[in-house]
Amino acid sequence: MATNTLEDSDDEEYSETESALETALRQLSAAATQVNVDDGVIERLKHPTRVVEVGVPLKRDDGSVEVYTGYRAQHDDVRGPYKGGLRFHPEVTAEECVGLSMWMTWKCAVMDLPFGGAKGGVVVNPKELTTAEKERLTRRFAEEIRDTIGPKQDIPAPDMGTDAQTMAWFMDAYSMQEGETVPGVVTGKPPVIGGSEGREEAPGRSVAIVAREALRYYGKNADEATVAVQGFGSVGANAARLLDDWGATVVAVSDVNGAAYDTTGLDTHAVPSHEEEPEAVMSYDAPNTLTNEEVLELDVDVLIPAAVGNVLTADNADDVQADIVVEGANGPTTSAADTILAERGVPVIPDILANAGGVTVSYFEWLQDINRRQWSLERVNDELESQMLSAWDDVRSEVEARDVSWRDAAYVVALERVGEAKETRGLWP
Ligand SMILES: NC(=O)C1=CN([C@@H]2O[C@H](COP(=O)(O)OP(=O)(O)OC[C@H]3O[C@@H](n4cnc5c(N)ncnc54)[C@H](OP(=O)(O)O)[C@@H]3O)[C@@H](O)[C@H]2O)C=CC1
Ligand SMILES: O=C(O)CCC(=O)C(=O)O
Repeated sequence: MATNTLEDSDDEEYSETESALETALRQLSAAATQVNVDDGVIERLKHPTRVVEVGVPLKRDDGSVEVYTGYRAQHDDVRGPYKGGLRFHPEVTAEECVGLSMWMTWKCAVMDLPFGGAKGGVVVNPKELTTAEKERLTRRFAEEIRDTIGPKQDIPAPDMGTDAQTMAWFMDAYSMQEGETVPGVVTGKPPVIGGSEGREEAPGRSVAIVAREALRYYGKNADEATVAVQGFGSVGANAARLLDDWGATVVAVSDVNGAAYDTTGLDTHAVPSHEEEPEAVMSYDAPNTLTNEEVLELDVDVLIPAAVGNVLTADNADDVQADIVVEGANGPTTSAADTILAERGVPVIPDILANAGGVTVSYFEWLQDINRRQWSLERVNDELESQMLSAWDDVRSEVEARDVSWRDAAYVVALERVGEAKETRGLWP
């Protein structure tokens, strides 16, 4: 695996095939110049603690056997157990998991959660598996990474291609071998087995909250705003529907096949989300359709890329007409696009703040699990709202004090917290 160092990736020439790790390292490099954190700490943070690679055999329903590759990357745990999602996606790589695990470290620190950063996944297209095959694959993956995870060590959660049911199988497989029910080993489970109310909607809810605050900061109310959303899954659908509920005009939403588009506003609750029916956005009776590329170039107040990474690049950043970009997906903006958008004065509210509602409610779920308590949806949403507003204020203060981008400001908040924890605990011999 290529674990790039900062030196490998901070040259001026940006590659438009930039990996999540390269993007994460460039962002760390930019933020490191803004903070008073020991060089040794910064050097340590360029590298993950460990990356576990496993083979995951699966007996298909037809009796044949396939072996998939799975990963768990753990970046840093100075502030608490490793935390981050599991992807089932054909493009998962070790390098991508490392980059995504770094973002989890910063995300948890921006939110001031007592967690570090991890990410994992299996290189598989879940749409090609039956439900029974997905269950066997999940159980075997849980078994293969059993020694790496645990409720005080590393706590997985859903991400692209995985959901609450995946977490239920994972928790059951882990618990069976432990000889006791261990709900705190994963978050994002169904509430009936220790999941938190509101976890499924939480990353989209935080994207909507942050979009509302960003609009307000730049002088507009949510109910006056037009919005376009790429991706209509856990993040995109929940963000679009909440903004719609708050009076925004959501003109376009997309899935992998393209977008439903209506300049007068879509009824977002009537558009099937990925969870309700994958690849069904185009079944909504909209007056117009768009390609995924066209969605990114719509003249709207807020653009929310909430599907895959690297969709805003040097090739299309000049064509982005939105007034504000709020990152729902992890890493949707390449470094080159970030620079172009900054030069054009388009604020980009970063993933590590905007979609952090997911891991924040995961933290609430973990607290509920270890205390054997169940919070009401109202309590979850109230605490999420106040935690998001507090993080928003921390980041906004840095934007104003340092005259830096929203991304650099979020990194400053995160890096100072991680750096202080490392220096206080003592670095290493
Ligand atoms: N789930 C979570 O808790 C969190 C997720 N994230 C990040 O948000 C992003 C989306 O995750 P999540 O919502 O969970 O994923 P889901 O699997 O729930 O949904 C993904 C959505 O994106 C669509 N999509 C997939 N590929 C493309 C593509 N190439 N172009 C356009 N649309 C596409 C899917 O369409 P289709 O239905 O056709 O497959 C689906 O609508 C990821 O970057 C993830 O890491 C961030 C924070 C928390
Ligand atoms: O809820 C979690 O633990 C992590 C969610 C996640 O993977 C993410 O925020 O990218």
